[in-house]
Parts: sequence; structure tokens; C-alpha cells
Amino acid sequence: AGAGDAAPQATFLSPEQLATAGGESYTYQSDIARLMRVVVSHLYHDRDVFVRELLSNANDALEKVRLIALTDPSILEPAEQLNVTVLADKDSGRIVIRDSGIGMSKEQLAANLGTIARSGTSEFLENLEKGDGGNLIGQFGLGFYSSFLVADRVTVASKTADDVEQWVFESEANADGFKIVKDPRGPTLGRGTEITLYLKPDAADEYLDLPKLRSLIQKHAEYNAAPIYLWTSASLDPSVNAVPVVEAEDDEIKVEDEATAVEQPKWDLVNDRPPLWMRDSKDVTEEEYENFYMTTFDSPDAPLAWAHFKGDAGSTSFRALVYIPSALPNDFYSKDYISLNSLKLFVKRVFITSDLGPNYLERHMNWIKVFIDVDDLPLNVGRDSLQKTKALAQIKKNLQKRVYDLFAQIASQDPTKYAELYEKAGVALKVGVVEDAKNRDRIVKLLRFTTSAQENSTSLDEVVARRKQGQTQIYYIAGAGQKKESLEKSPFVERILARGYEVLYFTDPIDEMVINSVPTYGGLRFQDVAKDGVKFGDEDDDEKKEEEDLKSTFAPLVGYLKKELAEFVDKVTISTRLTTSPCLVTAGTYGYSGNMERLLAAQNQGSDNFMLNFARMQKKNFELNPKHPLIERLLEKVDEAGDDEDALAELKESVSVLWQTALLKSSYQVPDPNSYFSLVESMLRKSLGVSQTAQAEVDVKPAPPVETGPPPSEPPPPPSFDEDFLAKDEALRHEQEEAEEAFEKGSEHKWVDWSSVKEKIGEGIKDTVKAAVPDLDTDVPNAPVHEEL
Ligand SMILES: Nc1ncnc2c1ncn2[C@@H]1O[C@H](COP(=O)(O)OP(=O)(O)OP(=O)(O)O)[C@@H](O)[C@H]1O
Repeated sequence: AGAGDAAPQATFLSPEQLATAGGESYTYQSDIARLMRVVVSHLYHDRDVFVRELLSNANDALEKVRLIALTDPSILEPAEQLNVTVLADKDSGRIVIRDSGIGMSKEQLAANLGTIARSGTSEFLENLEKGDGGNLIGQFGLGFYSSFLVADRVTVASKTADDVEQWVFESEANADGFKIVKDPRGPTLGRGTEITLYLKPDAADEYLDLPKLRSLIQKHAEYNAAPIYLWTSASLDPSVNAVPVVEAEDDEIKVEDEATAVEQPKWDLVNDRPPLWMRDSKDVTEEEYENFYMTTFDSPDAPLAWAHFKGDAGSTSFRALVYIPSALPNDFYSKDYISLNSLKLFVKRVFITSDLGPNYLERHMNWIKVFIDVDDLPLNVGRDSLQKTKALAQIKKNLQKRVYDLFAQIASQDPTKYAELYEKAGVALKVGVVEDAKNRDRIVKLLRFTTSAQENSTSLDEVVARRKQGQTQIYYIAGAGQKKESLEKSPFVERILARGYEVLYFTDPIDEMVINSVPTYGGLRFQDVAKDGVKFGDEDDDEKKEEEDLKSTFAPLVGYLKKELAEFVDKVTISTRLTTSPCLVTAGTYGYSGNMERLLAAQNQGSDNFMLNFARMQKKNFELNPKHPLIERLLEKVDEAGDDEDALAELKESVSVLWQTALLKSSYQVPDPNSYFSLVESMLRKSLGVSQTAQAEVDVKPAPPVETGPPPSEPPPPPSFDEDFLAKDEALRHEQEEAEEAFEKGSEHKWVDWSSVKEKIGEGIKDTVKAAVPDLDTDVPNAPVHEEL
């Protein structure tokens, strides 16, 4: 619909008309008066923003009408056309912006423009007064008040569809109040709002220049859906209205005399391009996509990637844009997409809602920005039924697929960018695997893990491709919050790495949960190397025979340990996965790994942590390294002890130390640190030749008898400190802090260093166990060669 060709001059309101119309005076709310003063006195840079603000208000007002018209077309009757017109009048120094939007009643004029300061206004003003106004103006949006950047007097005439009267709001820049009068012209607008800016002299020079005004409108109204028309003359005086037409030189037919060859001024459509999302993606530049994202979703940063597409949803079709923001908001998990402002639903180019019910965008996707324009939706139903329409469900499915495709596309085309994205947003994908069963298979492909096989993280497809012949498991070790360097040293991965198999390091707390949701990938089963059941798949008959032999050889030791540790241990096994460690402790079928236990303990400090207590109650598995000299010697000791009570007591003590130290080394806690320390002390006594019963010589000097005299009047002087002692104490504390820090950072302190423990207590059990043989690894077979795909 065009703006019509009627010359606009006849309908404008003159200051004289207003002056005699009477009306009521109002006082601005204090924040607004303050805002106005700031606008007038401080903010003259960026004056152009008034174009954007006023056109966006006009566009919003028009969208409201279009939205209502979808269900109640009678709203259109007072003014059929939905558009904005802009007129610059040099003679009177005015710019007039009219829209046929929703309009405002008398009360609304007063409330919207005079009494309701928006939330954030005070904060904005405070920042301004502190001096960082220049940058804020763009973010804050002065709205209607930006008029006073360029005008010293503004009138707003407005009429709603069902009001018979038309009202005019009038204010001077810097005034404390405003006036509202009944429009002396009568209801000329039909429906809508007309803003007249009486420009300041310097602003008049700048903005009454038509080409400049036109380019400003183009720049700032790019995404306005409503058509904007500009009157092509800078004067309303009919004698200067016409602009000369430059005739083409080879024009053969001269219809008129050159002197009269003038073009009549007319309304010229300025924003003649369809909105960005309606265009073909090849007709939209990167910059346009970025700007659209930043304005639509109020973001100061450009997006990382986007997809723009068309699709069908049942009987209707839609266009959509999905954007991956440059960062994942920290609080994404505790918010929904509605509070993150992540969705815009349009119907036939009219904004409808940002809220399609709590689950329209899944929690892990709630930070991805989504713009949808549907060709047809039943809008005369309530919000709840709207959410349930089949079309919206289909669109949702399509959107999800597009988002995952977009991730996959970045991963394959630009791995560096993907690594950066994953670093920030990987956790959202992991949440997706855990919570979104329907899309799980798609999302798992996008995950990346820290691996022993390469510097960079790996996809699971790559892990499967690197599998060895016969391999049926993907090996992983969980160590939330720990570094790869620390996990590499764990006894659980010793033999697996020594053999050349790949191990994934689950350094993120959520990794173990991910694997609970996805027990297998590419036909391989995830295997926690800290749990029972590690298989290499290349065990040949000789190895199996050797294992069987070892099992029967060590049966007496296994039997003894089962009895001795019955309270804590479910299974005692002869292990094939250890190389240099004598033994290790793994979780039983229902128990947690040491890592999980630590996580649970960290989550809840209280003693009634049910899950933690439950996990701790679960019996564990004790794996022995049959090639280790400590274990070999223990077997001999079990055989030799027979009924000899002393020998049995000594054996019991050694086993207890071995078991508890293995607990520590496997990331569990010992049940009672005090009794553990007593055991170690007893061994130290033996190794140092100190009697088990000798006690520390304690010489306690008793306190003098009770004082009966009066309390001393002067407090005694403070004792003098031994400077040296203080310095030592400080150094010790420092050392402790460093050690704690290192522990938190997950350095090698994390794994108890078995060799140093052995060194410390080894002397003590010298008579029980032969000295350790350092090198045990000579018979570790190499992994078979890479499986050809
Ligand atoms: N052209 C218009 N037609 C109808 N109502 C309008 C028009 N311009 C402003 N209003 C009303 O006045 C209110 C205040 O406008 P203002 O521009 O100051 O802030 P806003 O538009 O709400 O916020 P922002 O500009 O930050 O988006 C608007 O919310 C709207 O209700």
C-alpha cells in the first residue's frame, strides 16, 4: 500500500492553532525531567539516533495493529494503510513523522511520554553523571526523549482506533512539564501518531537535507517491517515543491517544454528491500547478518555462526535463522530461553511472541538464538493451544537439526574455530546428551574428549577409527577437575598405555554422566579403567592359560585376603592391568569410583549425604599384581604362617597397610586416618629398631596452687617472641599452602606416590617382604597393529 499522493501540507498543525487550544498542564516525573535535562545539555554526539528511536516506535505501533488485525480486521477501518511517512519542511524547520499505528489515548500520552520512567533510567543517569555517557546512549535507547537531541519543541498528536477524539502532547526541551490538548484539527489521523520536531537551528541545517535524511532512514530502519515513505520535497510551499527532472540526452520525443519539465513531489518508499529473513541468503552480507543478530537479540557482540533457511511445517511454511552466540552465558543452565531472550516468533512478518512455553527450546539449547517467521498459524487460539500446534512442533524439530548441523559443519570445516566454540559451549552439548534422549545420537558426535592419543581433544569417531584389532572397549579414566598430566600417572592406566591403547581422560565432572547415558559408541563399550571388566580383546590362549595358572597359584593369598578384608572387599582378583603397582582398589558393581566419591563429597558437606554414605558402604574390589615382588612375597608368607600367631599378626598388619595405601592411591579415603597412621608408625618403629611399647617421655610440670590475693593491677607484659621460631612457622605454613594449592590444581600430588610410601615403610617390612625388584615391565606385550577399516 502506498502513502497516497495527496500533498501533505494542508493537514499540519500550526503553533498558533495549538497556542489557542487551551488544554491541561502536567509535570514530568522527576526521572524524566532529569533525563530531559541531560539529553539537552550533555548528549549532542550521536544525535542521529533520534531517527532510529522514533522509527522503531512507529514500527512497534504498526506491528501492534497488524497483530490485532490478524484476528480483528475492524481495527484497520479508521486508516486502511499501514505505513510511516516522514516529511521535512525547510520553511518552518520541522520534521514530521506519522504512523498509522496503534495510537495513544489522552491517558496513554500522559503515561507513556510523561510519567513512566523506564526501569534502568536512574541507573543510566547515574552512569551518565559519572561521565561514561557517550557509550551508553546506544545501549540504553533514549526512546521518545531522543527527540530533544535535535528539537527544542516537540508535539505528538495521536488517536486510537476506538477513540473519537485526537489528542496532542506538547513539550519544550528542558521543561519541567508538558501540556495535553484536544487536537483543534479534529481526528485527522484516523488512527496513529504524528510527531512534529521543531528543530534546533544547527539540527535543521543537518537533518532537513533530504539525501542525508533519506540515508539515515535507510540505515536505521533496515529491519522495520513497515514501509517508510519520505516526501520528496524539502518544502511544503507549492511554488517550490517541484524538482526539476533531468532528461536523458537521447530522449527523442520532447513532450513538454524544458522549463516546465518538473516532477511533482511524491511519497517515495525508502525501505524498499524485503526484511533480511525474507531474502535469499546469497543476497545478505555477513555484516547484515551480524547487525540483524545484534539488534534483534540485543547483543553487543557479533555471533559466532549462523544458519538461515526455509522449511515446511505441515500445511504451512516458515523461514528461520539460528545464531550461535560468541559465548555461553555462565548461568545458562539455571535460566530458560525466555529469560535469556533467545526466541522471536513472527507470523507473516509480525512479531508474535518470545514465549512458546517453558520447554520449547531445550535447556541445553536455550542460549542459541532463534528467529522464526511462520506463514500461517492459528492466532485466535490461546497461547497454550498455540504452543501445541503441530506446525510449531515440526519447526522445533527442524531447528534442532539445523543447530546440530551447524555445529557439525564448523567442526568439519574449521576445527580451530570448533575447538574454541567447544571450549566455551561443550558443557551445553554434554547436558544435551544427558537430557535430550531424542537427539542424543546427533549430539554425541559433536563431543570432544581429552585423550592419550594426541595433543588435541578427540571425537569419538576418531577413537573408534583408532581401535586395535579385537578391541571392544573404549577405555577412560575419570578425574574431574584434574589435568591430563596427573591422570596419565594413575595406576589404572599403566598397562593400557604401556600396551599402546588409547585412554580418554574425563576431566569434566559431567563426563561420567554422559557415558552413563551413552554406554556404547560405534560398537565399542565405554569401560572405566578404575572398574572391573577391562578387556583388551587380544588375549590369546597362552595368556589365558598363564592367567589361569596365576589364579590357581595365588588362590591361597586371594582366599586369605577375602577373609581378612571381608568387611571392605567383595572380590579379590589377580589382575592383568597392572605393571609397576603391586595392587589397586576398584569400585564394585554398585559403588562409585574414587573420583565420583570425591565429587559427591564436595557437593554436600553434610554427614547425611545419602548417596555418599551409600557409595562408601559398597564393598570394593581388590586387584593384585601377581608379578609384583610384594605380592609374591605375601603369598609365601601366607603359606609359611600356618598357625604361628606372631607370624599371622605380622601378616595381618602388612595386609592392612597394603590395603589402605592402595585405597589412597586409587583416590579413595582410608576409613580412619588415625589408625592408619598408627599402623605406619608401628612399621617405622620396626624399621628403626624402636620398641613398640616405648612411649614419649612426658614431663608435665603441674600448675601452682590457686591464687588467693587480689588480681594484678597492671596486665603482665606480653611474652617476647622468638623471631626465628616465627619465621620457621611462616615458612612451614607457606609450604603447606603450596602443597594444598598444588593438590587442588591436580598436580602429581593427587596420586599417592607409591614408591615413596614403599621407601618409608619398606624398611619396616623388610623381614616380611623381599626388597622390591625395580623393573617388572619386561614382559608387557605390545598392542597389535592398527585395525584396517
Ligand atoms: N509512535 C507511537 N505510537 C504509539 N505509541 C507510542 C509511539 N511512540 C511511543 N509510544 C509509546 O510510548 C512508550 C514510551 O516510548 P519510548 O520510546 O520512550 O520507550 P519504549 O519504546 O518503550 O522503549 P525503547 O525505546 O527503549 O524501545 C512506548 O512504550 C509506547 O507505548
